[in-house]
Amino acid sequence: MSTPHIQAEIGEIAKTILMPGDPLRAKHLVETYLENVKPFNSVRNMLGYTGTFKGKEISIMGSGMGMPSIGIYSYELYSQYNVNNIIRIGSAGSYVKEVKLYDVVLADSAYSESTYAMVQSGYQKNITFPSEELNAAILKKSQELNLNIHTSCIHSSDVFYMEGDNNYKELVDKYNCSCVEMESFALFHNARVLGKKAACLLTISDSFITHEVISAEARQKSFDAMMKLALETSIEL
Ligand SMILES: O=P(O)(O)O[C@H]1O[C@H](CO)[C@@H](O)[C@H]1O
Ligand SMILES: O=c1cc[nH]c(=O)[nH]1
Repeated sequence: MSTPHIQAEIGEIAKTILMPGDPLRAKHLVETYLENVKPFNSVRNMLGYTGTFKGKEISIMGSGMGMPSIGIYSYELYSQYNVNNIIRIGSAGSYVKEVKLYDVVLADSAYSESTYAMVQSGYQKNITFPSEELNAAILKKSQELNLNIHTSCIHSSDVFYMEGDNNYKELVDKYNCSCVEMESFALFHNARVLGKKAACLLTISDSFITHEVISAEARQKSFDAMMKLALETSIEL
């Protein structure tokens, strides 16, 4: 069996899958952390692999950038491949001074101007939520690992390059958004409509406050803390 976007057979994808936006980050993470690796997707180069971490089967696959892309992959993974848990592991731009480069943020909600959820199933609100169970497991594991993470609402934006530098301030004031990325609103929505679980961990790659930016290479390779947290949580799900 296959879908228009994923060539895997049923059973080749684990119940828990970690999804960075970038398929090359998926490849790098698999090579760095997993054993017994088997590729399951290369359609459109959206690389996906299943392997083991400390003996437990985990999959890692790119989601692409933006809500239409993660909307397709997460829907197919949940509905066609019996995936139960998707943890997005992404990069984000910080909107507040307390959230600094390389800090890790756990989303407790995702605000968006996107019409994704309304078009998908008539959902009228502009905030979607991750699984409370997954978030509790991630927070517990962060404490065990002695890793300080921020927990907050995040902004899921459809637009990376925006005219006007200060639009983000309203989102900080109104919704307490600490940072911006481009996928979680849709991921959380799909999980809810399909009765599955989703969470989102982000590493800060740039700051709207200080205008610091990490390189594309660092973005691909240097998200160790977030990755360890995601993997150590995944083996307990
Ligand atoms: O690093 P990833 O996971 O791709 O996440 C962020 O980076 C991309 C934009 O550069 C968007 O996908 C955004 O959500
Ligand atoms: O979506 C994103 C991701 C990282 N940095 C941003 O400014 N936006």
